[in-house]
Amino acid sequence: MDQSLSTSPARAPLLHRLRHARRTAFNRMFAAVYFCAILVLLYRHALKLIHSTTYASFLISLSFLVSDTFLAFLWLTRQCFLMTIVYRDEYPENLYKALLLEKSSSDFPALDVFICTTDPYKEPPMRLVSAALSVMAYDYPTERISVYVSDDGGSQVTLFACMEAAKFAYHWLPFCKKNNIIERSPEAYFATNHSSWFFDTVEIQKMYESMKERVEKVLEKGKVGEEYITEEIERKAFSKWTNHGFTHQDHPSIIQVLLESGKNKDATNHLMPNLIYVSREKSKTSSHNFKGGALNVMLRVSATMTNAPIILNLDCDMYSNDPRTPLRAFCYLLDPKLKSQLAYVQFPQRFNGINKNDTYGSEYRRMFCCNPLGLDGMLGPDYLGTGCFFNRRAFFGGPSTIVSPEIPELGPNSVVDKFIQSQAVLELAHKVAGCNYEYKTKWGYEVGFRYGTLIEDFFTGLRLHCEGWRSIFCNPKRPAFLGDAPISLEDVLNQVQRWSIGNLQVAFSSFSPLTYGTRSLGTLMCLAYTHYCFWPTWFIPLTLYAFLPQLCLLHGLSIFPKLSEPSLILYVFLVLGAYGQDLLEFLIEEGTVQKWWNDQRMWMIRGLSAFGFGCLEFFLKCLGISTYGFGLTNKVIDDEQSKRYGQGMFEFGASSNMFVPLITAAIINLASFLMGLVQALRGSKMEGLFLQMFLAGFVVLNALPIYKAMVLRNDKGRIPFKTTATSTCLALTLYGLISLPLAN
Ligand SMILES: O=c1ccn([C@@H]2O[C@H](COP(=O)(O)OP(=O)(O)O[C@H]3O[C@H](CO)[C@@H](O)[C@H](O)[C@H]3O)[C@@H](O)[C@H]2O)c(=O)[nH]1
Ligand SMILES: [Mn+2]
Repeated sequence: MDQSLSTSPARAPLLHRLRHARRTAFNRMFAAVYFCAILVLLYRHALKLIHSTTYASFLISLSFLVSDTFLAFLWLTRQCFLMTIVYRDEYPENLYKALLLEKSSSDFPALDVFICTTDPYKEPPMRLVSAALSVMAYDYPTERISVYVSDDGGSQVTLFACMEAAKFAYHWLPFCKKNNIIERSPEAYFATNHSSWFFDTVEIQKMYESMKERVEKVLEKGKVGEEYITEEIERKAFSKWTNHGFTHQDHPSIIQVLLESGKNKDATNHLMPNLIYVSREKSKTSSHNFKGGALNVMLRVSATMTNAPIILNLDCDMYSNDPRTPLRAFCYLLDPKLKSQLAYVQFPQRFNGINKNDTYGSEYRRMFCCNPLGLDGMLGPDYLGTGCFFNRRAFFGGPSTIVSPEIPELGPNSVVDKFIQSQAVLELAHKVAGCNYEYKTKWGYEVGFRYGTLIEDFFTGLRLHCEGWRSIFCNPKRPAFLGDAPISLEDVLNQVQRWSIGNLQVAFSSFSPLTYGTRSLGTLMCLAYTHYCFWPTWFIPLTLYAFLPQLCLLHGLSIFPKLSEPSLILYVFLVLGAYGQDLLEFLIEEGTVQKWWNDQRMWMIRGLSAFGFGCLEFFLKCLGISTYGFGLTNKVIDDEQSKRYGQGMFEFGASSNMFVPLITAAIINLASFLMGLVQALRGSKMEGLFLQMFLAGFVVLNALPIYKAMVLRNDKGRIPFKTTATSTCLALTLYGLISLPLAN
C-alpha cells in the first residue's frame, strides 16, 4: 500500500522510517470533485432562496443554505487530515549503534513522568498504582526515571496508594526484568492468561492482592488508620491532613519523596527510580485551572528536583503496555537531524475493554488515530492529552527564542546539583507548587502548558506548531499506552460536553487573525478544525437534518428534489461520497463495518446532545449565569452495567437532560416515517417525499436502541419514564410550532 522513504542517510543505522499512504492521491482527486459538487449544491440553495415565493419556503431554503454551509466548512477543514497521510516505524534496536551509545546509563537522557489523578472515588487508586508501576518498570536505566504523581484531590488515600506502590516496586521491578514481562502494569499482567506466568508469579500475585486489599480498605475508610503506618516518616506525612482547616479545595502544597534513586535499591540491589507525590496548593480564592494547571505545577516542581530534558505525561487511567516505549520515542527525540526542532512525540490513545462493536464509538478512531496521521504529514499531530513525550525545552519559547522564567532554577538548561530531599530543593519545590505562582509571572503568560484552562490538550499542540516546532505521531498499529473508556452513554456525553466547552473556550481566547495571520493554509485549516469541530458545525446542521425534513413530511410538504429530478444525483453523490470515504478511512485503520456504523451513530448522538449543551453552557458562563468544572470521567465500574455493556446494550439509566433532544428526534422520525409508510401503502404518490422518508428511515434505523430502551427494557439502563414523557411533550410542541408557518 505504501511507498518507502528512508529518513536516514544510506549507511547510518535506521532510527525511523516514514511511509506515505498511497491513498492520498485518490483523496486529493476525490476532494476536487467533491468540492465542485458542494459549490453546485450551495448555488442551488441560493437560487431557491432568491426565488422563494412563500414565507415558509424562504425559511426552509435559508435553513438549508446555512446548515450546508456549515457542513461544507467542516468538510473543507477536515481535508487537511486526508491530503498527506503518513505512517512511521521506529527501530529502537538501532539506537545504540546510531548514537554511539555504550549502553551505559549516563548516555540516556533523564525522563520525568507526570501522572495526573484527582478523585480516588472516581479514579480507583489501584489504577494509578498500576499506571505508575508500568512506567517505573520500563526497560530503561531505572535511575534516570522520575515519576511524579500529581494528586489534585489532595487525598491521603492517594498518598497511601503511592507509598504502597513504592514498596511493591521493590519486588515488581526485578520480577519484570528477570522474566522479561511484557505487561508491566500488575493489574493487566495478572489478568492475562496463565501461559505467560512464571514460577514466582503466584508469590508476587499474593503481594499484589494484599496491597490491593490494604489500599481498598483505606479507600473505604477515607483515611489511613494507625495499623497501616509502619514508619515515623509516614506518620509525619499523614499528619498534614490532620491540620486544622485542611480540605480538598483548600490546603498547602504537599510534596513527599517516596523513592530516591540514589538511595533506594530493589530486591536485587539495583537502583530504583525516583517516585514523588505532589499535591499542589489549593485555595478557594484562586482558580486552579484543572489538569492544565496541574501539569504546569508538575513542570515547575520537576524542574527543581530532576529537570529531565524529556517529559512523559500520562493520565491515571492509562498504563504503558510496552516496556520499550521510551526507546521508541528516543528514536525521534535523539535523532540529531530532528532533535533541535522536535517538540513532542505523541503515541496513539488506545483502549482496553471496549465491547465487540464499540457501542459508543469510544475508540475515537478518527480523533486518536486517523486525524493525527494526516497532521503528521503536514506539521505534526496535536497533543492528545496523554501518552506524549515532550522535549522540555519546547515549553520555553520557539526553537531559537528562549523565554527564561523569573526563577533561573526552573529554566530548561538549569542543572540540579543537590539531592532531591535536600532542604533547599524541597523549599523551592513547595514554593513553586503554590497556587498563586503564575499570577503576574512570565510563567502565567509565556511559559508552560499555555492554556492552563479547562482543556489544555489539543491546544498545547497548536501553540508549539505556531512557534516553529514540529511533532511526531507514532504508528497507531503499535499502541504503547492503554486505558479504559467510559461505558455509559451519560459518561460518554459528559466527556464530549467537556471537550466542546474547552474547545470553545480556546477558540474564543486565541483564534484571532493577528495570532494566526501568517500561517500556511494547511495550518489554518487544522486550527479551524481543532477549534471548531466540537461546536456549531456539528450540532446546527445535524439538528436541522434530524427535525426539519421529518416535520415537513408529517405535513406532507416536499422539500428535497423529486426522484425524477436530475439534481437528485447531486444529493446522492454528496451523501454516499462522504459516508463512503469515511467508511474506507475507518476500515483502513483497522475498523470494522459494525464499529463504523456505531461510530457514525455516535456522531449524530453527540451532535444532537453534548455539543449543543456544551455550547449552551459556555455561553451561559460568558454571561456569568453558570459555572462549570472538569467533570471527571467515571472510572469505577458497576458489575451489572458492565455486563449490559458487554452485551452491546445502550446504558441510559440516569435521567439526564442530555437525552431529551435525542429521544425527541427519535420520536419525530419514527412518527414521520410511519406516516409516510401508511400513505405509501394507501397508494398516494410519494415521489416528492421519497427522500424525506428515506432520511427519516435512516434515523429510525440508528435510533432502534432508543426505542428498545424506551419501551421494551426493564433493567436499570432503560430510559427513565420522566425523560420519555418530557421528550414526547417536546415533540408535540415542535409539531405544533412548525404547523404555524406552514399553515400560511
Ligand atoms: O482538575 C483536574 C481534572 C482532571 N485531572 C486529570 O485529568 C486526567 C483526564 O481526566 P479524565 O476524566 O480521565 O478525562 P477523559 O475525558 O477520560 O480524558 C481525555 O480527555 C482529557 C481532556 O478532556 C485529556 O486530558 C485526556 O488525556 C484524555 O484521555 C485525569 O488523569 C484526571 O485526574 C486533573 O489532574 N485535575
Ligand atoms: Mn480518561
